[in-house]
Amino acid sequence: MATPRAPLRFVEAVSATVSESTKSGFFFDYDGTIAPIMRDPAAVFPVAGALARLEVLSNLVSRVAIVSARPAAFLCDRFSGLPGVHLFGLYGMQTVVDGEVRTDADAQPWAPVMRGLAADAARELPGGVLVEDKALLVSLHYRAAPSLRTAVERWASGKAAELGLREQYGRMVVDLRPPVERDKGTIIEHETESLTRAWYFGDDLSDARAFDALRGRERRDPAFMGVAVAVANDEVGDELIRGADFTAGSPEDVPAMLDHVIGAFPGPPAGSYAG
Ligand SMILES: O=P(O)(O)OC[C@H]1O[C@H](O[C@H]2O[C@H](CO)[C@@H](O)[C@H](O)[C@H]2O)[C@H](O)[C@@H](O)[C@@H]1O
Repeated sequence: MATPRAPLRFVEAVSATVSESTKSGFFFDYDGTIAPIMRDPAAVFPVAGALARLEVLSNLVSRVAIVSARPAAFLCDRFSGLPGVHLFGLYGMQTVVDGEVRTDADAQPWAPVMRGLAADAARELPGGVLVEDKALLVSLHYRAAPSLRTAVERWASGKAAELGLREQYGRMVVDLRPPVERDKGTIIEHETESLTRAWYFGDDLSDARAFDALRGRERRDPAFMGVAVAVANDEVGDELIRGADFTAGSPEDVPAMLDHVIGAFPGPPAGSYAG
């Protein structure tokens, strides 16, 4: 078994990042990480100050990206003013290149199955469940009616088995998606190939795969430093926090944490930094 590396100190993580900024990257989950959790997914925007920090960071390091289960078109809308921020939607089944959404060729043939699934969900699940149809991914939300959790999970498992889909559990949601080899871990593995430092901020079960990808790379490459930041909440167990190097108390705390990183770079921050 590999020896776990010594715990990171925040100042060390920051200075190691500043000293290799051209080979450093910052990756962020969206909901619950840099955006608040709300009952209506369509009403969610990044927390105050998040966009300004991401813009500044994108001028300081090699890569800044959002890695989300949201559709890429939604992310394009929320991050429209930040061309330096890369967007990965639907767990990496979608990316944005030169402003255009590109969908994974492996996932595309599943569109009719997913369409049928969304229709079945709307018809068969109780009214308190919000069915979010994202074309290649169907999210079944029970935040408005937490007592429906078991019913939703049972229904989702049955459909996943029947149709050969993947299930991803999250904060009062079950996501069903095609069985293609994409998740937050595979995105991070790929996106960090040319980096020596990578930070990942996440709050939910699907983000554990990104943390694992950082750890896996550290084991293979001792020169690589992965920095896992968990955003705390009382809906996900503490496993994510136990696997993290650092914890932010809430999405609202993330901009202040980024200020410590940005402030360690020499010179005034570039970009429309609001302070
Ligand atoms: O990978 P993410 O960007 O974190 O997406 C995961 C899910 O996030 C959204 O749902 C979560 O946020 C909603 C809005 O605050 C909240 O109502 C819901 O309970 C949370 O699970 C999104 O709506 C889902 O489609 C994503 O799967």
